[in-house]
Amino acid sequence: MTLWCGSARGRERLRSESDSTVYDEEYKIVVVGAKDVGKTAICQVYVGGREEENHCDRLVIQKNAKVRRAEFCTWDTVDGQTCCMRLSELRMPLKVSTQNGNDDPIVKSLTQRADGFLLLYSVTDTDSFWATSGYYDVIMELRNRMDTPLVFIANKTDCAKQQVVTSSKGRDAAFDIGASFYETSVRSDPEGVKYVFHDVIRQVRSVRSHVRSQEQSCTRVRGLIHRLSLKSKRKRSKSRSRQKLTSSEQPVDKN
Ligand SMILES: Nc1nc2c(ncn2[C@@H]2O[C@H](COP(=O)(O)OP(=O)(O)OP(=O)(O)O)[C@@H](O)[C@H]2O)c(=O)[nH]1
Repeated sequence: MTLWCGSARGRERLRSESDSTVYDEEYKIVVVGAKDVGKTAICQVYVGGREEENHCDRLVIQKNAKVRRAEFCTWDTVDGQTCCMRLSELRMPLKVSTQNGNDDPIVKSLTQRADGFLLLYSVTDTDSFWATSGYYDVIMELRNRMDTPLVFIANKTDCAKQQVVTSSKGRDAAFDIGASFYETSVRSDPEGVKYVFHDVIRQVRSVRSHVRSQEQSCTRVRGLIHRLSLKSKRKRSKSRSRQKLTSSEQPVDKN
């Protein structure tokens, strides 16, 4: 069930360098799709570019009949910021239920804690295309939030002769779920692969900056409320001490 590929040196580095001084931000990206659509391949191509530069590590953690999960870690620079990318590949069942394994704690926690998703299908496999809507439903059901960064990818465009899913179908489906859409070939277009990962990172950044600005305005409002309550407290205590003073200054009626 558990497989390992990757050097012990890499593992050590992963542990020792997992601190925020090495990178600006961490991104947990989950790659979802049906069997054979190219989930492993897309991660490998993206991570592979970094391999020679000693900046990657690769793990396959869990592989069983219900869930297939692989993990990759790499560093990248997007728009001048260094990021630590934690990629997980997931072949999850199509419905949330105890029978089909979507109650699996790993699927649940990976889906809920992910920063963004790549939703993959193969243009040569209609079933893999239809499966994406099921995966999308599972993601939404498990996360229950609409601001999920999502990139919809039509893979294997190099197999033009076997193509059965048209571009317009893919584009429409991406539009319906509010995702950005790319047609690519992991085999022949490594630059395109890089681009889709950069797109999801930018989406995550935009969600994070929105959350940060909301938090800042909440903090400002909280600060304002705090200052106002302090002011009114001071006012109350001043008027109380004034009352005390006036009552002590009043002449005592001896009769
Ligand atoms: N022609 C072509 N083949 C591809 C492309 N991407 C992946 N493949 C091939 O498709 C097969 C499946 O790729 P994987 O990356 O293992 O697919 P997967 O989605 O991880 O599959 P599972 O782990 O079984 O779910 C492999 O033989 C790949 O070499 C592509 O862009 N073009």
